[in-house]
Amino acid sequence: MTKPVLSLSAPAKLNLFLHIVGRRADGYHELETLFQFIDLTDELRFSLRDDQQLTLQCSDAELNQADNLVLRAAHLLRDYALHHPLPRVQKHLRGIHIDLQKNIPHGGGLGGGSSDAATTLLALKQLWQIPISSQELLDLGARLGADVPIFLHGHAAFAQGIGEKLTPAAPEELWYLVIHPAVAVSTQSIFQHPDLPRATTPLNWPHWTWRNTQNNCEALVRRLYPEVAKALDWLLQYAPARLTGTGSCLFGRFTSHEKALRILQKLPNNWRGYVVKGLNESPVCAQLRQASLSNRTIQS
Ligand SMILES: C[C@@](CO)(OP(=O)(O)O)[C@H](O)COP(=O)(O)OP(=O)(O)OC[C@H]1O[C@@H](n2ccc(N)nc2=O)[C@H](O)[C@@H]1O
Ligand SMILES: Nc1ncnc2c1ncn2[C@@H]1O[C@H](COP(=O)(O)OP(=O)(O)O)[C@@H](O)[C@H]1O
Repeated sequence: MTKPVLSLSAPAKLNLFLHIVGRRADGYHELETLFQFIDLTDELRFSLRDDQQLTLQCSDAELNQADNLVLRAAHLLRDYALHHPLPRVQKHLRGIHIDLQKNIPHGGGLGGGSSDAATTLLALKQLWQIPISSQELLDLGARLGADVPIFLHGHAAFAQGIGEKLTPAAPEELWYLVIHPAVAVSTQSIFQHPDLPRATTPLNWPHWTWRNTQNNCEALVRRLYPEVAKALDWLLQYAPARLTGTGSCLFGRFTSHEKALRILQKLPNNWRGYVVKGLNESPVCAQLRQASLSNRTIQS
C-alpha cells in the first residue's frame, strides 16, 4: 500500500430550520430546510492498493463494517463506472484503502454518515478520473441517503423535496454550541409517528428569520425523549436554540466564540458539547481544488 494520496475533512451539517410541507405517495416527507455546514469534521484518507479491492479502516469499531456508507459509496461509484461505457475509464479500477477517523457523533442529526459518503464519491471521482456529470453524481448520492446531495453540492443551501432540490444560500456564519444528549433518536420512527406536523405552509424563500421558522420534529422529539427536552431547556437559558434534523443533537446560536465557550464550560457532564463555526462552503471543495492543482490522480 502506498501513502495517502488524498486527505479530506468531511463536515457535519445543521438544519437551521426544518419544515415538513407535505408527504409523497411513497411515504417520504416533503421538506423545506436550510442546511449549513459546521467545522466539526470526520477525516478521510485515501491510499492506493496494489490490487483492486476497496477496503476501510474506521476508528469507530461499531461502524467498521461492510454496510458503512463509505464502502457503499465506493462500490456504487465503481459499479456505475464499470457498467457505463465511459470514455477514458480503465476497465479495472485501482483498489483504494480508506482510513476514516470519526469525530462526528452518529445518529444525532448531524449527517456525518452522509457527509462521509459524499466525500468518498467526490474523492473517487477525482482519483479514478470518472467523467460523471454533477447531476448524475447527485442522483447516485441520493440513493445512499436523503442528506448526501447537500454534501455533494458543497455549499449552504435551502433544500426542498426530500433534500435534493437545492438553492444556494448564505446564512450568517455564526458560532454554535452543539449538544449531543446521551440518547439516539430513530429518524424513521419520528417520520412514521401520527403526531408529526406535516402541513407547514411553504416559506416565501428567501424571506426567513429565526423567529418565523422552526424544526417541525422538535415538539414530538421533546415529548418522546425527555433527555432531549432537558438538554434543550438547559441550552435555551443561554441562547436561541433548536433541534437539528430529527435529533438528538441540539444547537444554540452565539455571536462570538468566547460566549459559546463560556457556556460549554457549564455543560452538565452527562452530555457532550462542541463549539463549532458555521460554514457556507464545505472544506472538501477547497481541498479537492488544491489536490487537483497538484494533479493527484491515478495513472494506473
Ligand atoms: C430529515 C433529515 C434532515 O436533514 O434528518 P437527519 O437524518 O439529518 O436527522 C434527513 O433528510 C434525513 O436523511 P437520512 O437520515 O439520510 O434519511 P434516510 O436514510 O434517507 O431515511 C430514513 C427514513 O426516514 C424517513 N424519511 C426520511 C426523509 C424524508 N424526507 N422523509 C421521510 O419520511 C423514511 O421513512 C426513511 O426510511
Ligand atoms: N460512515 C458512517 N458514519 C456514521 N454513520 C454511519 C456511517 N456508515 C453508516 N452509518 C449508519 O448511518 C446512520 C446515520 O448516520 P449519520 O448520517 O451520522 O446520522 P444522522 O442521519 O442522524 O444525521 C448511523 O446510525 C449508522 O448506523
